[in-house]
Amino acid sequence: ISLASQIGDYKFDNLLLNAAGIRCATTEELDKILDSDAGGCVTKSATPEPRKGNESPRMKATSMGCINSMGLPNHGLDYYLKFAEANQGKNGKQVILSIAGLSIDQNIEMLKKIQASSFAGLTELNLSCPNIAGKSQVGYDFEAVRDVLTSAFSFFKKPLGLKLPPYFDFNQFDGIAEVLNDFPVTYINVINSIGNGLVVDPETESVVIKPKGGFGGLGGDYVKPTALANVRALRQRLRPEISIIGTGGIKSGKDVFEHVLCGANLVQIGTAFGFDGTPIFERISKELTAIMEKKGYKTLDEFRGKLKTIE
Ligand SMILES: CC(C)(C)CCc1c(C(=O)O)[nH]c(=O)[nH]c1=O
Repeated sequence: ISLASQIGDYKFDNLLLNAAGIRCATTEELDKILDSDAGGCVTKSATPEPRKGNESPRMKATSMGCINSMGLPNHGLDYYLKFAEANQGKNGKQVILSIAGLSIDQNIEMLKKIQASSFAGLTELNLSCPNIAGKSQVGYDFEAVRDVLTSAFSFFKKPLGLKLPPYFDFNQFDGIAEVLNDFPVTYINVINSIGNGLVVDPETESVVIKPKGGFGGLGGDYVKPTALANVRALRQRLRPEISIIGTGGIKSGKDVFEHVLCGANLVQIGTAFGFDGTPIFERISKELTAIMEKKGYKTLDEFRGKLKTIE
């Protein structure tokens, strides 16, 4: 039984990856992921310069997942680019370099630096980045997405993936797919956290994180149905050359099986990886292998995208 998968020219001997943002901000954390059963690692989304991020408490775990407003704390692009150049492709592991500029210009600036570098792996552009003041995040402004991709692909010739926010309406699925199908995007990664949720502690009668009056992105059990819907809806709408990474609500082999049924080529684990650490990759690999064994599947291709509807 094989858990191998591929995105563009990049082979992964295991479809499991960490999700950007959790336990992946330092080279020590990234080395631990590469030393685990994961097929590769994803770096914390980088900004051009190092950032301290928001004040704590900025993340809170709950019985159903987590809420965060980290504010992009990271060591800056040069730090992760150096790590990625040194580790991409070592021991057959892929390093995905995640970037999240605080403006469209910062994203272009970082892509230019990556294009000029010796990094030969996958770059993941986080489109939950802020837009011009008063407009929604780029991922929810389809014309802004078109503008960013037009600029990016005018000079960026390396493989590019896009981390997208969750969509909730068929017109949004259609709208984002219409833009993406016009560009040589290597993959999309759906979903990022469900934005601006609110967790309340009835004991203290207070919110649980400090930034943004307690509003923050949700991950974990809260988001799995939305994540599966976005994987499925975009698989149904995007050109087959555009691969899909499924992210959201994964904490077992069963959850991975569901993401692959909806069409995922690879999956990323965030919240649950935050709870369990790198042993999760071995545990989930074993759970998924057991499910495939029971069902008589030898490879992921045999059931990828084969979700049935009720006729
Ligand atoms: C929300 C942004 C700060 C613009 C990007 C970084 C990010 C963060 C973060 O660093 O707060 N948290 C998430 O759940 N998803 C993200 O993409």
